[in-house]
Amino acid sequence: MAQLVTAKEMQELDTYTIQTIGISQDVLIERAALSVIDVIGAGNFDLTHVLVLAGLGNNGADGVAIARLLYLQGINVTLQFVGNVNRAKESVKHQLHIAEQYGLHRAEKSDFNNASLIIDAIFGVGLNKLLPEGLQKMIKAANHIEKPVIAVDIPTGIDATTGEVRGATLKAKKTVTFSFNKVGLTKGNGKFLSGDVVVKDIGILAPEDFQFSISI
Ligand SMILES: NC(=O)C1=CN([C@@H]2O[C@H](COP(=O)(O)OP(=O)(O)OC[C@H]3O[C@@H](n4cnc5c(N)ncnc54)[C@H](O)[C@@H]3O)[C@@H](O)[C@H]2O)[C@@H](O)CC1
Ligand SMILES: [K+]
Repeated sequence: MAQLVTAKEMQELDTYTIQTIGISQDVLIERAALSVIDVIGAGNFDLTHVLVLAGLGNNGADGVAIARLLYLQGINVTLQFVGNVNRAKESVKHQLHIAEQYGLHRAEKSDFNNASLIIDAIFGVGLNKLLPEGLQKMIKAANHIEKPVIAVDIPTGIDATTGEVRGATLKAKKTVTFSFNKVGLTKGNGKFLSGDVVVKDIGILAPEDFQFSISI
């Protein structure tokens, strides 16, 4: 039996794993990034120029770690932040510091036209309102160009609980979702805009008495 989680349940499980089990957030981010690297490696993707779009929360932190790991494999990667990195969570700043020590710096500007593959790490399960208008426009333009996109955890713009589109969604060819599938990837627009969904375990654990709202 597989369990599906809502955004709130996933956040509870992340917190339980970090605070009670004691696995650090850095380890989870590294495992999340490595699982996406596995999927990229196993797929038939054109890696001529990978564009990683990173947001300001933990989904963005995963993206920065993915960009670093690709860069260290000798892949031509551009790391582009969506939003002002000065306002990013500490996890993102920390990942950026690490990436820079290895020689990967963020780009000031990027062009979808030059990308052979886009990694979407803008928003994950933390999305809780409509995407900012500027981002909606950017996403609509990116969808128009029809580059292959791998979504990190969930396509940006999809509500992890309902599957609704919050303004716009970067349409994915594949979604690598962490430890538990998300309800929002199985219904509504979320089901159609997330491409092939691959669940990769990164070590998130549920307490024995955890009440999942949905099991299939
Ligand atoms: N919690 C953890 O420690 C882990 C989280 N992971 C990743 O982190 C993601 C969740 O990270 P976060 O909870 O930081 O959230 P996100 O990175 O999804 O979003 C960032 C923050 O933006 C704000 N926000 C939400 N909707 C917005 C909107 N429409 N416009 C502007 N700001 C908005 C919220 O404060 C949210 O926390 C997961 O999807 C997964 O990819 C993984 O790295 C595993 C470990
Ligand atoms: K994402």
